[in-house]
Amino acid sequence: MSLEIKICGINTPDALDAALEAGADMIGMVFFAPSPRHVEHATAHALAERARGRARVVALTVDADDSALAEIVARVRPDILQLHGKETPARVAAIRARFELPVIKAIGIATQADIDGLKAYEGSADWLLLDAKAPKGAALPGGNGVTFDWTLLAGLSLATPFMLSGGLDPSNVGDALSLIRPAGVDVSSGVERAPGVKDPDRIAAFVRAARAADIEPVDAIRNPARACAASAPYANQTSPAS
Ligand SMILES: O=C(O)c1ccccc1NCC(=O)[C@H](O)[C@H](O)COP(=O)(O)O
Repeated sequence: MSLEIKICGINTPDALDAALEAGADMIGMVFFAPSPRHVEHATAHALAERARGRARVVALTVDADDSALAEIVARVRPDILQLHGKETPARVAAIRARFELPVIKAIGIATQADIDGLKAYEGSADWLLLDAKAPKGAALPGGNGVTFDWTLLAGLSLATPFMLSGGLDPSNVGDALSLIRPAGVDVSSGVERAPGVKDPDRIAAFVRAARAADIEPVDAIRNPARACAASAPYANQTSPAS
């Protein structure tokens, strides 16, 4: 299975077109009012329709309640929900069951204890998104453009596919992929020219760099789920749950 590339924080047709033309597999839209990338439902609907069939549409929320999620699902028809708050494994499972959509659960990683905590989400999320923890005082729980210590992922063995995120950009995604074998990579700040403003050239450069580095590395920290990804939930583009 080839690497999944997700461009997050898409909020304009130009940004969307840049991601699609670059060959992104997933585009993420942020439903979180304090974010400079926040999209209103009407905008998100139009962007999702433009993306439909070309990339999977991911709706990112932060500790959203069922009614907020229901409105997003009804109006935007995302392919995938990304949960970027403090959702517990039980809450992730409940959302997945209620909305009958695949779920990406984002987890902030800073210490081995965070790695140990990942197992609790296996079976409730379809994907884990391993992200940096937000810096102290940050206004946003994600999308801060900071990396974490990737060596913490050494020896990580999960049955659930994981994506790597946090501070990736065109210059470091190759290094990340030479060290780690995630099922996917996710970027937002690293392909922007200002917070909330995507840069088409950086999007293209990121996708190019990630695809170029997506080779079998000799000393890889393997993601076992990726090795058997043909039978994993996202084995094909059009039907993420199949
Ligand atoms: O992007 C936001 O504004 C945001 C707001 C609230 C929660 C999460 C948010 N973004 C998450 C992402 O864009 C990515 O999934 C990921 O964390 C990568 O972000 P970055 O470090 O900026 O590349």
